Amino acid sequence: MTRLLRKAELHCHLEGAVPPALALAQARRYGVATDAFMKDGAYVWHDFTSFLGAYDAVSGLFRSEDDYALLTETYLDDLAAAGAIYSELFISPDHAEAVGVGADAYVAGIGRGIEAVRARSGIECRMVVVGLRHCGPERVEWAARYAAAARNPLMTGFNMAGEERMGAVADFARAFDIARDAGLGITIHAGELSGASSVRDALDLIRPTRIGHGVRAVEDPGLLARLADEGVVLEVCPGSNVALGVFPDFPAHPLRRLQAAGVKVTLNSDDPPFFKTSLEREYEIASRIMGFSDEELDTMTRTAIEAAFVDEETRARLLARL
Ligand SMILES: Nc1ncnc2[nH]cnc12
Ligand SMILES: [Zn+2]
Repeated sequence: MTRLLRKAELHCHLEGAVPPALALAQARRYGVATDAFMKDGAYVWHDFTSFLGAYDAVSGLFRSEDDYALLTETYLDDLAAAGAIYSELFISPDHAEAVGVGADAYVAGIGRGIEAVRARSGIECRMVVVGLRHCGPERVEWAARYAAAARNPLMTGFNMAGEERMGAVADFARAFDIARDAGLGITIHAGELSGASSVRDALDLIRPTRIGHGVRAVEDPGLLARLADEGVVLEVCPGSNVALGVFPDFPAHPLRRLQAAGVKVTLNSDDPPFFKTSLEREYEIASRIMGFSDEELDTMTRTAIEAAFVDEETRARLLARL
């Protein structure tokens, strides 16, 4: 039973965390038809491309600063109730611009949500700005420049998500340089839809302290040794990997092999309602199906806090709560 364990999450996309009931309420408010991406109260998609389509459609239901404050509060209230003391939310200023909210109002709404939930539950949260790979290097650089210029104490990291099979990692190195030079923490999606070579490219060209997913590093023992040696932390999302068919089922998932190879691993929900999961369920799966003990789960939570994009005083405070 993992319910009582303290938890931390490094990898959750805010627009991927919209509960279907909230999406329906927003759709009703704005007079949007939901049949193309929802059925019987659940999101509908069949592969990564259609997942991204459904994700974009749901993002389009949030159109104001208040909408984003509501979404942030809804997710963080649930996460705190499940025992989480820390959360990093991946945010996409690109989505905000696409729906006409504007990145500043978007970030202001999310910031309000973070502060409201922290005041009532104590959960700490930071924003990690995400550039979308399928939008190309120029848009990703725009996102990096936006994050670098913001100087917002709640916005502490930079990431790239989206269609991993598009473009070469090298094309995005400049965006990450901009973010790193501004003092932001660096993580990148790799080794999810593409194989071990994408993880190698990320390490060589981006020099992240963390990798989103990274699970297909398991295809290359030399790479596993390198990840362990360099202490790079993997943001592992088993429910997402199984839902997207990266691995056929949980017993086949490599979380145990990664951990046994000495790689630092953490548990995350990615886009929870799209993958019928939650952070709590990820801990339960790791416990019941993968056989991790409570001590091993606590180690993953500690790893997440140690790798969090926070100042050292906040990190010490969070570690003291474990
Ligand atoms: N699992 C995932 N991989 C890449 N980009 C994403 N954006 C939202 N979820 C994602
Ligand atoms: Zn992700």
